[in-house]
Amino acid sequence: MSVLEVDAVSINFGGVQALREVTLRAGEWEIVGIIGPNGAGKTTLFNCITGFYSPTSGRVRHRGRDITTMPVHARAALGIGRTFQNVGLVKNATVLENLLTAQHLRIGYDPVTGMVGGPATFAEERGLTDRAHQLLELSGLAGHAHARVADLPYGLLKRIEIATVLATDPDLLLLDEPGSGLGPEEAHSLGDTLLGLRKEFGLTIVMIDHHVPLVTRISDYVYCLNFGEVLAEGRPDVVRRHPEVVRAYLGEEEAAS
Ligand SMILES: Nc1ncnc2c1ncn2[C@@H]1O[C@H](COP(=O)(O)OP(=O)(O)OP(=O)(O)O)[C@@H](O)[C@H]1O
Repeated sequence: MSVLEVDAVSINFGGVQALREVTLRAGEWEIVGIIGPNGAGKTTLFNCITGFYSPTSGRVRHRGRDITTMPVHARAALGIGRTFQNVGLVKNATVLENLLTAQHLRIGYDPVTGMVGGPATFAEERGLTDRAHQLLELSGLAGHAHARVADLPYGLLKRIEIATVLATDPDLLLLDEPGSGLGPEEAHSLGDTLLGLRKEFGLTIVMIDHHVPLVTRISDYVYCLNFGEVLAEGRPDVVRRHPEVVRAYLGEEEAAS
């Protein structure tokens, strides 16, 4: 069974058809890449999967369950975690505080119990802090726990955002341009981290990115969107060399490489 199934999803905004009959699958433990030019509908697709937008037609399913009309928070509770294109972190807090906040949102922390501070709460806090440190380690952020987010370079912010989403225990991780703004070496290292996280947590990852070497290296399967439609899909090397994809998106030099 697919972890994620997008079935013929379409959505219109006024006169703009942002998605037209888009069908996509992501299986257990798969990394699925989504590429496509600006305005192709990639972020809109994530918004339909996470519930920020309601498709005009088509269905979205998570592990076979129809979630097309389910509210955002209920989808998150099912295990659908998402990062945003513009990093969504509390900039004045430390990296660790950001992770702990994300964990508290997950466990529905009771503020009264928190204030009284009984032994169970201390034990729970200790457990959460240990887990936050483990997530930082696995996300390549060891040594940055107590740094203020605002003081860190952009390349690390994407990793912190991924770690905060992991703190909510997702089984499906949707990443919106994790490689944006990264140089080739940083993108390579992010790819290694994502492969490691998939293995550690048994995650399914769907990743939008313009960084084609990153997408083709770590994805099991790639979709290329163009003008709201699936232009091509398949294994990364096949999609990268697909003539329509090259024409619409990658440039002639990609075809020659
Ligand atoms: N809320 C909205 N209202 C009106 N139009 C929208 C809305 N959201 C998206 N669109 C339109 O839908 C189309 C697809 O946009 P989308 O942001 O999904 O593209 P994208 O592939 O993610 O682009 P980029 O790579 O630049 O992030 C664009 O024409 C955009 O203007």
